[in-house]
Amino acid sequence: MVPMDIELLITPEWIITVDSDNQVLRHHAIAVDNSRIVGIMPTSEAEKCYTPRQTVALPQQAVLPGFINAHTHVAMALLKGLADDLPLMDWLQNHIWPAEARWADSTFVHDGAQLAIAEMIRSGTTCFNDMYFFPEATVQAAEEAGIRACIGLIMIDFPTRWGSGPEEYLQKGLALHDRLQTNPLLTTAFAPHAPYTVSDDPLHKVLHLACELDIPIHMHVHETAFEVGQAQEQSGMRPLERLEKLGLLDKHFLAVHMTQLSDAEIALLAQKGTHVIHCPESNLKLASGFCPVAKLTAAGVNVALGTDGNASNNDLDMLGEMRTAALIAKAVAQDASAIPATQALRMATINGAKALGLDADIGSLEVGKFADMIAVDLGTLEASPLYDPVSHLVYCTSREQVTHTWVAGKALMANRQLTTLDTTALIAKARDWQQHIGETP
Ligand SMILES: CSC[C@H]1O[C@@H](n2cnc3c(O)ncnc32)[C@H](O)[C@@H]1O
Ligand SMILES: [Zn+2]
Repeated sequence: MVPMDIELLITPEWIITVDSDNQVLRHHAIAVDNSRIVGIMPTSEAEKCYTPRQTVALPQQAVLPGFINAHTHVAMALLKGLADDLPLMDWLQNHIWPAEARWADSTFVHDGAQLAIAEMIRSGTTCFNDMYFFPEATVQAAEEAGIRACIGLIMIDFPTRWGSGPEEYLQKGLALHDRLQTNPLLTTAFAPHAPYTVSDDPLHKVLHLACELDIPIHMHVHETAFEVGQAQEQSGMRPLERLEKLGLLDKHFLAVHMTQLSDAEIALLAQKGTHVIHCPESNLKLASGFCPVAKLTAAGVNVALGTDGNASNNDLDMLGEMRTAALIAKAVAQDASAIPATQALRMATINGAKALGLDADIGSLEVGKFADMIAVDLGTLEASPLYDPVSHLVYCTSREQVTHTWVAGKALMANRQLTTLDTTALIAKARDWQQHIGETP
Protein backbone atom coordinates (compact mmCIF):
# COMPACT_ATOMS: atom_id res chain seq x y z
CA MET A 1 0.00 0.00 0.00
CA VAL A 2 1.33 3.47 -0.93
CA PRO A 3 1.22 5.81 2.07
CA MET A 4 -0.95 8.89 1.61
CA ASP A 5 0.55 12.38 1.84
CA ILE A 6 -1.26 14.39 4.52
CA GLU A 7 -0.69 17.66 6.34
CA LEU A 8 -0.74 16.54 9.95
CA LEU A 9 -0.68 13.40 12.10
CA ILE A 10 -1.39 13.72 15.82
CA THR A 11 -0.50 10.85 18.13
CA PRO A 12 -1.92 11.42 21.63
CA GLU A 13 -2.35 8.99 24.51
CA TRP A 14 -6.16 9.27 24.34
CA ILE A 15 -8.68 10.45 21.77
CA ILE A 16 -11.99 11.46 23.32
CA THR A 17 -14.23 11.42 20.27
CA VAL A 18 -17.59 12.67 21.70
CA ASP A 19 -19.16 10.66 18.86
CA SER A 20 -22.55 8.98 19.33
CA ASP A 21 -20.91 6.10 21.23
CA ASN A 22 -18.72 8.41 23.36
CA GLN A 23 -15.69 6.36 22.28
CA VAL A 24 -12.45 6.94 24.18
CA LEU A 25 -9.54 5.53 22.17
CA ARG A 26 -6.08 4.79 23.56
CA HIS A 27 -2.92 4.97 21.43
CA HIS A 28 -4.77 6.04 18.31
CA ALA A 29 -3.80 8.76 15.83
CA ILE A 30 -5.74 11.52 14.06
CA ALA A 31 -4.86 12.26 10.44
CA VAL A 32 -5.68 15.74 9.13
CA ASP A 33 -5.63 17.04 5.60
CA ASN A 34 -7.21 20.04 3.92
CA SER A 35 -8.72 21.30 7.23
CA ARG A 36 -10.58 18.04 7.95
CA ILE A 37 -10.06 14.76 9.80
CA VAL A 38 -9.26 12.08 7.22
CA GLY A 39 -8.51 9.15 9.52
CA ILE A 40 -8.65 7.94 13.13
CA MET A 41 -6.91 4.60 13.72
CA PRO A 42 -4.38 2.82 15.93
CA THR A 43 -1.09 4.74 15.84
CA SER A 44 0.87 1.74 14.60
CA GLU A 45 -1.46 1.49 11.60
CA ALA A 46 -1.47 5.26 10.92
CA GLU A 47 2.32 5.29 10.76
CA LYS A 48 2.08 2.87 7.82
CA CYS A 49 -0.85 4.59 6.09
CA TYR A 50 0.34 8.20 6.03
CA THR A 51 3.31 10.36 5.14
CA PRO A 52 2.52 13.47 7.17
CA ARG A 53 4.25 16.79 6.53
CA GLN A 54 4.01 17.37 10.29
CA THR A 55 3.68 14.92 13.19
CA VAL A 56 2.71 16.09 16.68
CA ALA A 57 3.45 13.49 19.36
CA LEU A 58 1.42 14.07 22.52
CA PRO A 59 2.39 11.19 24.82
CA GLN A 60 0.51 12.40 27.91
CA GLN A 61 -2.33 14.32 26.33
CA ALA A 62 -5.95 13.65 25.55
CA VAL A 63 -7.18 15.09 22.24
CA LEU A 64 -10.84 16.05 22.11
CA PRO A 65 -13.14 18.32 20.11
CA GLY A 66 -12.61 22.03 20.79
CA PHE A 67 -15.16 23.58 23.13
CA ILE A 68 -18.08 25.47 21.65
CA ASN A 69 -18.96 28.42 23.82
CA ALA A 70 -22.61 28.80 22.86
CA HIS A 71 -23.23 32.23 24.42
CA THR A 72 -20.75 35.09 24.65
CA HIS A 73 -20.40 38.85 24.44
CA VAL A 74 -16.69 38.73 23.68
CA ALA A 75 -16.05 42.48 23.58
CA MET A 76 -17.08 42.65 27.24
CA ALA A 77 -13.62 41.26 28.09
CA LEU A 78 -12.66 44.91 28.57
CA LEU A 79 -15.35 45.27 31.27
CA LYS A 80 -14.15 42.24 33.25
CA GLY A 81 -14.47 42.93 36.99
CA LEU A 82 -15.94 46.40 36.49
CA ALA A 83 -19.27 45.75 38.24
CA ASP A 84 -19.35 42.67 40.47
CA ASP A 85 -21.79 41.32 43.05
CA LEU A 86 -24.95 42.86 41.61
CA PRO A 87 -28.25 41.40 40.40
CA LEU A 88 -28.92 41.42 36.64
CA MET A 89 -31.06 44.55 36.25
CA ASP A 90 -28.97 46.73 38.57
CA TRP A 91 -25.80 45.41 36.86
CA LEU A 92 -27.16 46.08 33.36
CA GLN A 93 -29.06 49.34 33.81
CA ASN A 94 -26.82 51.14 36.29
CA HIS A 95 -23.37 49.87 35.36
CA ILE A 96 -23.01 47.95 32.08
CA TRP A 97 -25.29 49.93 29.75
CA PRO A 98 -23.82 53.28 30.91
CA ALA A 99 -20.27 51.90 30.40
CA GLU A 100 -21.23 50.59 26.95
CA ALA A 101 -22.82 53.92 26.01
CA ARG A 102 -19.57 55.64 26.98
CA TRP A 103 -17.02 53.17 25.60
CA ALA A 104 -18.38 50.50 23.26
CA ASP A 105 -17.30 51.77 19.86
CA SER A 106 -15.76 49.77 17.04
CA THR A 107 -12.20 49.92 18.47
CA PHE A 108 -13.42 48.82 21.92
CA VAL A 109 -15.25 45.87 20.36
CA HIS A 110 -12.26 44.83 18.27
CA ASP A 111 -9.80 45.07 21.17
CA GLY A 112 -12.16 43.37 23.64
CA ALA A 113 -12.93 40.60 21.16
CA GLN A 114 -9.22 40.02 20.51
CA LEU A 115 -8.52 39.75 24.23
CA ALA A 116 -11.42 37.34 24.74
CA ILE A 117 -10.44 35.24 21.74
CA ALA A 118 -6.93 34.86 23.12
CA GLU A 119 -8.40 33.76 26.46
CA MET A 120 -10.66 31.29 24.67
CA ILE A 121 -7.91 29.77 22.53
CA ARG A 122 -5.76 29.39 25.65
CA SER A 123 -8.59 27.52 27.37
CA GLY A 124 -9.55 25.24 24.48
CA THR A 125 -12.49 27.01 22.85
CA THR A 126 -12.51 26.72 19.06
CA CYS A 127 -15.93 28.25 18.32
CA PHE A 128 -18.06 30.90 20.02
CA ASN A 129 -21.58 32.21 19.49
CA ASP A 130 -21.57 35.96 20.05
CA MET A 131 -24.06 38.79 20.59
CA TYR A 132 -22.71 42.34 20.63
CA PHE A 133 -22.73 45.78 19.04
CA PHE A 134 -20.33 46.43 16.11
CA PRO A 135 -20.28 42.74 15.09
CA GLU A 136 -18.07 43.65 12.12
CA ALA A 137 -15.31 44.49 14.64
CA THR A 138 -15.77 41.05 16.26
CA VAL A 139 -15.53 39.56 12.76
CA GLN A 140 -12.23 41.34 12.20
CA ALA A 141 -10.81 40.05 15.49
CA ALA A 142 -12.00 36.49 14.74
CA GLU A 143 -10.51 36.59 11.25
CA GLU A 144 -7.17 37.84 12.57
CA ALA A 145 -7.08 35.03 15.14
CA GLY A 146 -8.35 32.25 12.86
CA ILE A 147 -11.05 31.11 15.31
CA ARG A 148 -14.50 29.84 14.30
CA ALA A 149 -17.53 31.89 15.37
CA CYS A 150 -21.21 32.48 14.89
CA ILE A 151 -21.67 36.23 14.77
CA GLY A 152 -24.87 37.70 16.22
CA LEU A 153 -26.83 40.17 14.12
CA ILE A 154 -28.21 42.10 17.04
CA MET A 155 -31.66 43.56 17.52
CA ILE A 156 -32.79 45.85 20.33
CA ASP A 157 -35.58 48.46 20.43
CA PHE A 158 -33.46 51.46 21.41
CA PRO A 159 -30.68 53.40 19.69
CA THR A 160 -27.09 52.53 20.63
CA ARG A 161 -23.68 53.63 19.42
CA TRP A 162 -24.04 50.99 16.69
CA GLY A 163 -27.27 52.28 15.17
CA SER A 164 -30.42 54.33 15.44
CA GLY A 165 -32.84 51.44 16.01
CA PRO A 166 -34.35 48.22 14.59
CA GLU A 167 -34.36 49.22 10.90
CA GLU A 168 -30.69 50.14 10.90
CA TYR A 169 -29.72 47.04 12.92
CA LEU A 170 -31.47 44.83 10.34
CA GLN A 171 -29.87 46.60 7.41
CA LYS A 172 -26.37 46.42 8.93
CA GLY A 173 -26.90 42.83 10.01
CA LEU A 174 -27.97 41.72 6.55
CA ALA A 175 -24.98 43.44 4.95
CA LEU A 176 -22.66 41.61 7.34
CA HIS A 177 -24.43 38.29 6.69
CA ASP A 178 -23.86 38.77 2.93
CA ARG A 179 -20.20 39.62 3.44
CA LEU A 180 -19.60 36.45 5.49
CA GLN A 181 -20.96 34.06 2.87
CA THR A 182 -17.48 33.34 1.53
CA ASN A 183 -15.88 32.90 4.96
CA PRO A 184 -15.51 29.21 5.88
CA LEU A 185 -15.09 29.89 9.63
CA LEU A 186 -17.78 32.48 10.30
CA THR A 187 -21.56 32.03 10.28
CA THR A 188 -24.33 34.32 11.52
CA ALA A 189 -27.39 34.15 13.74
CA PHE A 190 -29.96 36.79 14.54
CA ALA A 191 -29.48 37.96 18.11
CA PRO A 192 -32.49 39.86 19.50
CA HIS A 193 -31.34 40.87 22.98
CA ALA A 194 -34.24 39.79 25.24
CA PRO A 195 -38.04 39.75 25.41
CA TYR A 196 -37.99 42.89 27.59
CA THR A 197 -35.93 44.93 25.10
CA VAL A 198 -37.34 43.81 21.73
CA SER A 199 -40.96 44.41 20.76
CA ASP A 200 -43.18 42.30 18.51
CA ASP A 201 -42.64 44.13 15.23
CA PRO A 202 -38.82 43.74 15.09
CA LEU A 203 -39.22 40.14 16.31
CA HIS A 204 -41.58 39.43 13.39
CA LYS A 205 -38.99 40.83 10.99
CA VAL A 206 -36.17 38.84 12.57
CA LEU A 207 -38.21 35.63 12.33
CA HIS A 208 -39.11 36.27 8.70
CA LEU A 209 -35.47 36.92 7.72
CA ALA A 210 -34.08 34.04 9.81
CA CYS A 211 -36.45 31.64 7.99
CA GLU A 212 -35.49 33.10 4.61
CA LEU A 213 -31.74 32.87 5.32
CA ASP A 214 -32.05 29.62 7.29
CA ILE A 215 -29.99 30.90 10.23
CA PRO A 216 -30.53 30.52 14.01
CA ILE A 217 -32.03 33.07 16.40
CA HIS A 218 -30.20 33.54 19.68
CA MET A 219 -31.85 35.41 22.61
CA HIS A 220 -31.67 35.84 26.41
CA VAL A 221 -34.96 34.34 27.71
CA HIS A 222 -36.36 33.76 31.21
CA GLU A 223 -33.08 34.80 32.79
CA THR A 224 -34.64 35.88 36.11
CA ALA A 225 -37.91 35.60 38.01
CA PHE A 226 -38.12 39.41 37.81
CA GLU A 227 -38.15 39.26 33.99
CA VAL A 228 -40.99 36.73 33.97
CA GLY A 229 -43.01 38.53 36.68
CA GLN A 230 -42.67 41.91 34.99
CA ALA A 231 -43.81 40.49 31.63
CA GLN A 232 -46.82 38.86 33.31
CA GLU A 233 -47.75 42.16 34.97
CA GLN A 234 -47.37 44.13 31.75
CA SER A 235 -48.86 41.71 29.22
CA GLY A 236 -50.51 38.91 31.15
CA MET A 237 -48.11 36.49 29.46
CA ARG A 238 -44.85 34.80 30.37
CA PRO A 239 -42.12 35.71 27.83
CA LEU A 240 -41.95 32.14 26.51
CA GLU A 241 -45.69 32.16 25.82
CA ARG A 242 -45.28 35.41 23.88
CA LEU A 243 -42.37 33.99 21.87
CA GLU A 244 -44.40 30.89 21.07
CA LYS A 245 -47.34 33.02 19.89
CA LEU A 246 -44.93 34.97 17.66
CA GLY A 247 -43.78 31.65 16.15
CA LEU A 248 -40.18 31.90 17.34
CA LEU A 249 -39.90 28.60 19.16
CA ASP A 250 -38.50 25.96 16.83
CA LYS A 251 -35.26 24.12 16.10
CA HIS A 252 -33.60 27.37 14.96
CA PHE A 253 -34.18 29.08 18.31
CA LEU A 254 -31.48 29.21 21.01
CA ALA A 255 -32.95 30.31 24.36
CA VAL A 256 -30.18 31.49 26.66
CA HIS A 257 -30.40 31.13 30.49
CA MET A 258 -33.93 29.71 31.04
CA THR A 259 -33.78 29.68 34.81
CA GLN A 260 -37.58 29.93 35.16
CA LEU A 261 -39.33 26.96 33.57
CA SER A 262 -42.51 25.06 34.39
CA ASP A 263 -42.86 21.38 33.46
CA ALA A 264 -45.30 22.40 30.70
CA GLU A 265 -42.74 24.84 29.28
CA ILE A 266 -40.07 22.12 29.30
CA ALA A 267 -42.43 19.84 27.36
CA LEU A 268 -43.10 22.67 24.90
CA LEU A 269 -39.37 23.26 24.29
CA ALA A 270 -38.89 19.53 23.67
CA GLN A 271 -41.81 19.42 21.27
CA LYS A 272 -40.58 22.47 19.31
CA GLY A 273 -36.93 21.34 19.17
CA THR A 274 -35.79 24.62 20.79
CA HIS A 275 -32.22 24.61 22.15
CA VAL A 276 -31.35 25.84 25.64
CA ILE A 277 -28.02 27.52 26.28
CA HIS A 278 -27.08 27.07 29.91
CA CYS A 279 -24.75 29.68 31.48
CA PRO A 280 -24.39 28.39 35.05
CA GLU A 281 -21.62 30.69 36.28
CA SER A 282 -23.27 33.88 35.05
CA ASN A 283 -26.57 32.71 36.59
CA LEU A 284 -24.80 32.05 39.89
CA LYS A 285 -22.89 35.33 39.92
CA LEU A 286 -25.92 37.51 39.12
CA ALA A 287 -28.09 35.31 41.39
CA SER A 288 -30.43 34.87 38.44
CA GLY A 289 -31.67 31.38 39.27
CA PHE A 290 -31.08 27.76 38.28
CA CYS A 291 -31.69 26.21 34.88
CA PRO A 292 -33.30 22.75 35.33
CA VAL A 293 -30.74 21.04 33.09
CA ALA A 294 -31.43 17.46 34.21
CA LYS A 295 -35.17 17.84 33.57
CA LEU A 296 -34.54 19.47 30.17
CA THR A 297 -32.14 16.71 29.15
CA ALA A 298 -34.54 14.00 30.34
CA ALA A 299 -37.29 15.63 28.25
CA GLY A 300 -35.04 15.47 25.16
CA VAL A 301 -34.14 19.18 24.93
CA ASN A 302 -30.68 19.88 23.52
CA VAL A 303 -28.78 21.81 26.23
CA ALA A 304 -25.48 23.49 25.29
CA LEU A 305 -23.11 25.50 27.45
CA GLY A 306 -22.02 29.14 27.40
CA THR A 307 -20.00 31.37 29.68
CA ASP A 308 -21.88 34.63 28.91
CA GLY A 309 -19.60 37.70 28.85
CA ASN A 310 -16.52 38.43 30.93
CA ALA A 311 -18.44 41.03 32.95
CA SER A 312 -20.80 38.48 34.50
CA ASN A 313 -18.72 35.31 34.78
CA ASN A 314 -15.85 36.61 34.88
CA ASP A 315 -13.85 34.17 32.76
CA LEU A 316 -14.37 32.40 29.44
CA ASP A 317 -13.21 29.04 30.72
CA MET A 318 -15.30 26.19 29.30
CA LEU A 319 -13.51 23.56 31.42
CA GLY A 320 -14.59 25.49 34.52
CA GLU A 321 -18.07 25.98 33.09
CA MET A 322 -18.45 22.23 32.47
CA ARG A 323 -17.47 21.47 36.03
CA THR A 324 -19.89 24.05 37.42
CA ALA A 325 -22.66 22.73 35.15
CA ALA A 326 -22.12 19.14 36.28
CA LEU A 327 -21.96 20.07 39.98
CA ILE A 328 -24.88 22.48 40.06
CA ALA A 329 -27.12 20.08 38.11
CA LYS A 330 -26.70 17.54 40.89
CA ALA A 331 -27.64 20.07 43.56
CA VAL A 332 -30.65 21.37 41.60
CA ALA A 333 -31.93 17.85 40.82
CA GLN A 334 -30.90 16.60 44.29
CA ASP A 335 -29.48 13.64 42.44
CA ALA A 336 -25.75 12.87 42.30
CA SER A 337 -26.24 10.99 39.05
CA ALA A 338 -27.60 14.09 37.24
CA ILE A 339 -25.38 15.31 34.34
CA PRO A 340 -22.48 12.84 34.57
CA ALA A 341 -19.10 13.85 33.14
CA THR A 342 -19.80 12.42 29.67
CA GLN A 343 -22.99 14.49 29.42
CA ALA A 344 -21.25 17.68 30.63
CA LEU A 345 -18.60 17.19 27.94
CA ARG A 346 -21.31 16.72 25.28
CA MET A 347 -22.94 19.98 26.44
CA ALA A 348 -19.64 21.82 25.91
CA THR A 349 -19.00 20.33 22.45
CA ILE A 350 -21.48 18.48 20.23
CA ASN A 351 -24.59 20.04 21.81
CA GLY A 352 -23.25 23.52 20.99
CA ALA A 353 -22.63 22.39 17.42
CA LYS A 354 -26.22 21.07 17.21
CA ALA A 355 -27.63 24.34 18.54
CA LEU A 356 -25.72 26.29 15.88
CA GLY A 357 -26.68 23.85 13.11
CA LEU A 358 -23.01 22.95 12.65
CA ASP A 359 -22.99 19.35 13.91
CA ALA A 360 -22.26 17.91 10.47
CA ASP A 361 -18.96 19.82 10.57
CA ILE A 362 -17.81 20.25 14.18
CA GLY A 363 -18.48 19.15 17.78
CA SER A 364 -16.94 15.67 17.68
CA LEU A 365 -13.83 14.00 16.31
CA GLU A 366 -15.01 11.95 13.35
CA VAL A 367 -13.72 11.38 9.84
CA GLY A 368 -15.05 14.10 7.53
CA LYS A 369 -15.48 16.76 10.23
CA PHE A 370 -13.27 19.85 10.50
CA ALA A 371 -10.17 19.34 12.63
CA ASP A 372 -11.33 21.69 15.42
CA MET A 373 -9.66 20.04 18.40
CA ILE A 374 -7.61 20.55 21.51
CA ALA A 375 -4.96 18.67 23.47
CA VAL A 376 -5.08 18.57 27.27
CA ASP A 377 -2.18 17.41 29.42
CA LEU A 378 -3.41 14.64 31.72
CA GLY A 379 0.06 13.62 32.85
CA THR A 380 0.32 16.23 35.60
CA LEU A 381 0.60 15.56 39.32
CA GLU A 382 -2.93 16.90 39.80
CA ALA A 383 -4.29 14.45 37.21
CA SER A 384 -2.56 11.41 38.73
CA PRO A 385 -3.71 8.72 39.17
CA LEU A 386 -6.08 8.58 36.22
CA TYR A 387 -8.82 5.97 35.92
CA ASP A 388 -11.08 7.83 33.48
CA PRO A 389 -9.88 10.72 31.28
CA VAL A 390 -13.43 12.11 30.81
CA SER A 391 -13.95 12.23 34.57
CA HIS A 392 -10.68 14.14 34.96
CA LEU A 393 -11.54 16.60 32.17
CA VAL A 394 -14.78 17.58 33.85
CA TYR A 395 -13.99 17.30 37.55
CA CYS A 396 -10.24 17.80 37.88
CA THR A 397 -8.68 19.76 35.01
CA SER A 398 -7.80 23.44 34.81
CA ARG A 399 -7.44 25.50 31.66
CA GLU A 400 -3.64 25.78 32.02
CA GLN A 401 -3.51 22.08 31.07
CA VAL A 402 -4.72 22.85 27.53
CA THR A 403 -1.52 22.64 25.48
CA HIS A 404 -2.74 22.84 21.84
CA THR A 405 -5.74 24.32 20.05
CA TRP A 406 -6.47 23.72 16.36
CA VAL A 407 -9.21 25.21 14.20
CA ALA A 408 -9.75 23.59 10.78
CA GLY A 409 -6.38 21.86 11.19
CA LYS A 410 -4.47 25.06 11.88
CA ALA A 411 -2.70 25.34 15.25
CA LEU A 412 -3.81 28.53 17.01
CA MET A 413 -1.87 27.45 20.09
CA ALA A 414 1.02 24.97 20.25
CA ASN A 415 2.73 24.07 23.52
CA ARG A 416 0.79 26.97 25.11
CA GLN A 417 2.18 29.54 22.65
CA LEU A 418 -0.42 31.46 20.65
CA THR A 419 0.47 31.42 16.96
CA THR A 420 -1.80 34.18 15.62
CA LEU A 421 -1.98 36.63 18.53
CA ASP A 422 0.64 38.45 20.58
CA THR A 423 -0.03 37.90 24.29
CA THR A 424 2.25 40.72 25.48
CA ALA A 425 0.66 43.24 23.12
CA LEU A 426 -2.84 42.13 24.21
CA ILE A 427 -2.02 42.64 27.89
CA ALA A 428 -0.62 46.10 27.13
CA LYS A 429 -3.72 47.07 25.16
CA ALA A 430 -6.05 45.78 27.90
CA ARG A 431 -4.16 47.85 30.50
CA ASP A 432 -4.45 50.87 28.27
CA TRP A 433 -8.25 50.46 28.18
CA GLN A 434 -8.25 49.88 31.94
CA GLN A 435 -6.61 53.28 32.45
CA HIS A 436 -9.23 55.03 30.31
CA ILE A 437 -12.26 53.17 31.65
CA GLY A 438 -11.13 52.90 35.28
CA GLU A 439 -10.16 56.52 35.66
CA THR A 440 -13.27 58.08 34.15
CA PRO A 441 -15.75 59.25 36.79
C1 LIG B 1 -27.43 43.70 22.19
S1 LIG B 1 -25.75 43.44 22.49
C2 LIG B 1 -25.76 42.45 23.95
C3 LIG B 1 -26.19 43.19 25.19
O1 LIG B 1 -26.42 42.21 26.17
C4 LIG B 1 -25.91 42.66 27.40
N1 LIG B 1 -25.76 41.52 28.29
C5 LIG B 1 -24.64 40.88 28.66
N2 LIG B 1 -24.95 39.86 29.48
C6 LIG B 1 -26.28 39.87 29.62
C7 LIG B 1 -27.20 39.09 30.33
O2 LIG B 1 -26.79 38.07 31.09
N3 LIG B 1 -28.51 39.36 30.25
C8 LIG B 1 -28.94 40.39 29.51
N4 LIG B 1 -28.12 41.19 28.81
C9 LIG B 1 -26.81 40.94 28.87
C10 LIG B 1 -24.66 43.34 26.99
O3 LIG B 1 -24.16 44.15 28.03
C11 LIG B 1 -25.12 44.11 25.77
O4 LIG B 1 -25.68 45.32 26.12
ZN1 LIG C 1 -25.63 37.15 27.69
